[in-house]
Amino acid sequence: MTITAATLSPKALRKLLRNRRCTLTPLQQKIAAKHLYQQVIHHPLFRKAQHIGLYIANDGEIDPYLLLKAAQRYKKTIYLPILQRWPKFAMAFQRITPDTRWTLNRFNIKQPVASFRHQVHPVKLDLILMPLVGFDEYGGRLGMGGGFYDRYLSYLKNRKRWHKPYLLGLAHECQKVDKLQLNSWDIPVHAIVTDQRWYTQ
Ligand SMILES: Nc1nc2c(c(=O)[nH]1)N(C=O)[C@@H](CNc1ccc(C(=O)N[C@@H](CCC(=O)O)C(=O)O)cc1)CN2
Ligand SMILES: Nc1ncnc2c1ncn2[C@@H]1O[C@H](COP(=O)(O)OP(=O)(O)OP(=O)(O)O)[C@@H](O)[C@H]1O
Repeated sequence: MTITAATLSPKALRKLLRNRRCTLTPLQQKIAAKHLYQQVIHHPLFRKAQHIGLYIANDGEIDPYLLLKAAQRYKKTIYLPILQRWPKFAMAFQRITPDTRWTLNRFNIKQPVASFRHQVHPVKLDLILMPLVGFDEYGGRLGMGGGFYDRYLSYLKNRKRWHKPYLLGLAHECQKVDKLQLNSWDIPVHAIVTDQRWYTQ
């Protein structure tokens, strides 16, 4: 059932949507990840992208692991988000290599051990596959509430036309709401793909 977002506070909405994705069974998650893969793998957006930002699934997020593996097979360069102790609210994307060592961030999400020389400005990326807590069909997105992606991508606010990176939100279909109320700092995505379909404007 599609949620009417305006009837809930942002906090309640986030809780409800996180709960929806967390209660999916392992089998439902596995099928969703496979359907997501099938929707994206042959798409020109993915095929043409050489530098791709991804994430390690957490908290019931739709899992892009199959896409990560495929991107490695196609010799694309993969970047993952990392949080550092300081500045506390900054996120960076760091290139992963066969030598990457791993650690956990403060939310217990696996991330590469920080290596400044492997970190890039977002404009270096062709495509970012972004985890969503909620979305609407107009590109509105709700994240975990840390504002990490919004800050990392805030430079896009000052652009008349977006070139890079292409922002593709990934979500389970059950995370769709009718319309999200956007804040001044929110960076919408260009498109969303779920286990069932694409939403492009
Ligand atoms: N897979 C994945 N990686 C990611 C993100 C993401 O959304 N998904 N992020 C995108 O931002 C960053 C992590 N952001 C996060 C923000 C809040 C919470 C979280 O669980 N908050 C708790 C409060 C915990 C606390 O304060 O100690 C909560 O809301 O219950 C987790 C991750 C970087 N890496
Ligand atoms: N560009 C920015 N500069 C400073 N603060 C920001 C910026 N973007 C967002 N914030 C702050 O981050 C906080 C969380 O924002 P919001 O609830 O929109 O997060 P979110 O979009 O759900 O999370 P995320 O961007 O990590 O996916 C807000 O309090 C906001 O003030």
